[in-house]
Amino acid sequence: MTVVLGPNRYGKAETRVVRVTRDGEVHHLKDCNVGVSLSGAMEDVHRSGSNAAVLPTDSQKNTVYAFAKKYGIGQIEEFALLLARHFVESQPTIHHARVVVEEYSWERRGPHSFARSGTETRTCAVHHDRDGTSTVVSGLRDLVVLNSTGSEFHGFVQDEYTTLPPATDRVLATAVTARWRHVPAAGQAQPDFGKSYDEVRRCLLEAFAGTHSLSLQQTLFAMGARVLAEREEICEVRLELPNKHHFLVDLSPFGLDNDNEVYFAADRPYGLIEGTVLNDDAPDAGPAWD
Ligand SMILES: O=c1[nH]c(=O)c2[nH]c(=O)[nH]c2[nH]1
Repeated sequence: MTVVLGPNRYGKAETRVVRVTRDGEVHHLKDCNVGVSLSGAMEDVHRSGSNAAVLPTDSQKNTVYAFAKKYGIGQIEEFALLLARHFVESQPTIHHARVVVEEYSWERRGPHSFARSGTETRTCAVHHDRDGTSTVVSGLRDLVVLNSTGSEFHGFVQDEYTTLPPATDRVLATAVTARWRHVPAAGQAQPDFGKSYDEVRRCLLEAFAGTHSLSLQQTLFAMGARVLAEREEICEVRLELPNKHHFLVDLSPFGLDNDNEVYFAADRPYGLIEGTVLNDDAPDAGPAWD
C-alpha cells in the first residue's frame, strides 16, 4: 500500500475588507468578507516541505486589499471572478482558485453615515480553472421570513413516538439560506449579477408568501421552482430552511382561549429542511458546490 496526497487546497480565509468610495460629500460603502482557496502543484509542499510552488496566504490577503483599491468592489461575483482569474493566470503553480465573498448590507443614513441593516447576508462562491472555465454560485443567508397563516402540517407518519398534533393553521417561519448556480457564461460575458440577485430574492420571497403550504418541504420546492421559472440565467437552486417552530401557548390555566394568537418562539431544536431544485437539463456543475 502507498499513501498518496488526496484533494487539497489552501488560502486565506475571512479577509475582512471595507471599501469606501468617495464621491465628494457622498460616500459609498462595501463591507465584505473574502475567502481564497487555491490548489495546483502542491505535492512538494506537503511531502518535502519545499515552498517553491506556494503563493503565501499573506500575499493572497494583500491582493484582496490591493484589488479593492485598484478596481473597487462592484458586484461581489465580479470581484471574486477578478481575484480567482488573477491567481490562476499569474501563478503557473496555481491551477484552480475558489473565491467566496460575503457582503454585509448597510443602509444609508446620510451622505457619509450608514446603519447596518437586518441580518441578511449576500454570498457568492466562484471557481476558476486553468482551462479557463468559471462557475458562479450566488446566494444569501439569514433572510428571516414568517407567514402567520396559510400553513398546515398533517397526514404525517405516526409511530409509537409521535405526539405532534396535526396542524391546519400554523405559523411558518424560517431563516432562508439559498444558493443558486448560474448557467455558465460564454467567454468572459457575465450576467448582471446585481439585477439577478434582486430578482432571485424577489422570487424567493414571493414564493414563500404566496404558497399555501402543506409542509416546509413543499414551500422549499415552490421557492426553488419559482426562481427557475423566472430566471433563465439560473439552472440550480439549493435551499436550507430551518423550521423556526412557533408553539401555541396553553392559556387555559388562566381561563383564556388561544385562537392562534399567542405563540412561544422556540429556537432549538428545529427541523432542518434542505433540498436542491434544478432544471433537468442543467449543465454539469463541475466544482461549483465544492
Ligand atoms: O413542514 C414541516 N415538515 C416536517 O417534516 C415536519 N416535521 C415536524 O415535526 N414538523 C414539520 N413541519
